[in-house]
Amino acid sequence: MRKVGFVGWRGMVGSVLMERMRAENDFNGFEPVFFTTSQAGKPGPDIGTGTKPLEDAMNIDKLAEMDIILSCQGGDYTTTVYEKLRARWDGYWIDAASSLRMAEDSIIVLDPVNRDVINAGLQNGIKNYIGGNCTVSLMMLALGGLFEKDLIEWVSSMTYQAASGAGAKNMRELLTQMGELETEVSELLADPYSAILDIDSKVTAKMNSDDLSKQNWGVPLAGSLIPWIDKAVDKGQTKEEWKGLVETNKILGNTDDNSIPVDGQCVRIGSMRCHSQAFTIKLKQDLAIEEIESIIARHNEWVKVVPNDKESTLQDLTPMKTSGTLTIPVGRIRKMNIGPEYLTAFTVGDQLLWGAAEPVRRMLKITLGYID
Ligand SMILES: NC(=O)C1=CN([C@@H]2O[C@H](COP(=O)(O)OP(=O)(O)OC[C@H]3O[C@@H](n4cnc5c(N)ncnc54)[C@H](OP(=O)(O)O)[C@@H]3O)[C@@H](O)[C@H]2O)C=CC1
Ligand SMILES: N[C@@H](CC(=O)OP(=O)(O)O)C(=O)O
Repeated sequence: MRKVGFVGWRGMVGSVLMERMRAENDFNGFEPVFFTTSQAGKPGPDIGTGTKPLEDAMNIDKLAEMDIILSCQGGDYTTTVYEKLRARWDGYWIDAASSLRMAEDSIIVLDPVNRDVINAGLQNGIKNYIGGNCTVSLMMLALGGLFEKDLIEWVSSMTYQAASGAGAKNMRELLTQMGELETEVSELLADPYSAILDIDSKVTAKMNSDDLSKQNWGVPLAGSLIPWIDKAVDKGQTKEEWKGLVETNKILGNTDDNSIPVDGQCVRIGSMRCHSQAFTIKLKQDLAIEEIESIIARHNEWVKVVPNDKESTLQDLTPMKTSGTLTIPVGRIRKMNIGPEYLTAFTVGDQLLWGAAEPVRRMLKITLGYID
């Protein structure tokens, strides 16, 4: 029976992966081995067959016994162990971290969009399968039909990214900030006759003071936003924005000759775990909106077209509605006044599910031969 090593299974992304694997009854047909960087020897998770002691995730000999390793532990871990392990190991490395994404001998996995690229990789002996950036994966699932039919000349994505993308501590701090701001003005809020401008100035003063919790964000996110994600790269872009172009085209298997331009601004907002994106799309041809909606809706079983009216949008096109689900709603679809080939749309997606855990969960099943 093949051995599958799980690293990072108790982190935030790893816990979502475990939840999904339990829900889908995935722990069958292979021997799971659970690793840790900090809890070796302590009891591992019970996946229905009792617990076993956790293995040391820095033990290259033990890792090398695995046929497949699935890591949600993060980029630093991958950078530390991967080369040492690969020097003597020929197994499959499936990873949610970005470190190996752009390596020549890796495939970025998003099987509803690039199953052909994955299949070619498996046939050609590629052993590294890496989950994509959350924003990119969620965009590609939303617009998969338009990409598949080669209808996109270029796309600009302006993002509204959730706190979870920065990690569990940042999610907690967002909520702490919200509570601290409310506490600051709770008496004024309780008085229906208090002046809103007094409330506003107290909140603004609190945000600008040193006693708002901001060790993780560095600045207030509650009541504000942060138009910068990750570090700076060239030409004024952030790394998160840079990933849009390079990862989209790698997922599609495009070369420099047929690469699709993708760019935009990535912004952190105060939602919990759903990233949203507003697209401006230059289509290669002028298609009717009904046809565009139908192409989008038919591409995969998770995408859902939301009618472009207020009630449907408020009901179905929000982080609140999408959180904890695999649904990828796409709405606000309309032609822009700029011209008949210019389309706009808005999408939301859970960045811990399709944005992180689900592509690697499915890749594990593909590797094991359980998804045709
Ligand atoms: N967050 C995101 O949106 C996305 C993250 N990723 C990738 O996944 C990686 C992991 O992210 P994320 O899951 O957010 O990281 P976490 O910080 O939640 O977990 C990472 C590791 O921290 C250790 N850890 C230490 N203390 C705790 C604790 N109290 N509870 C749980 N785990 C703890 C665990 O390892 P151990 O058992 O070894 O101590 C765990 O596997 C990222 O670095 C990134 O590369 C990819 C896509 C999206
Ligand atoms: N950078 C993403 C989360 C993430 O982990 O991305 P990546 O997998 O590309 O490092 C965000 O902040 O929302």
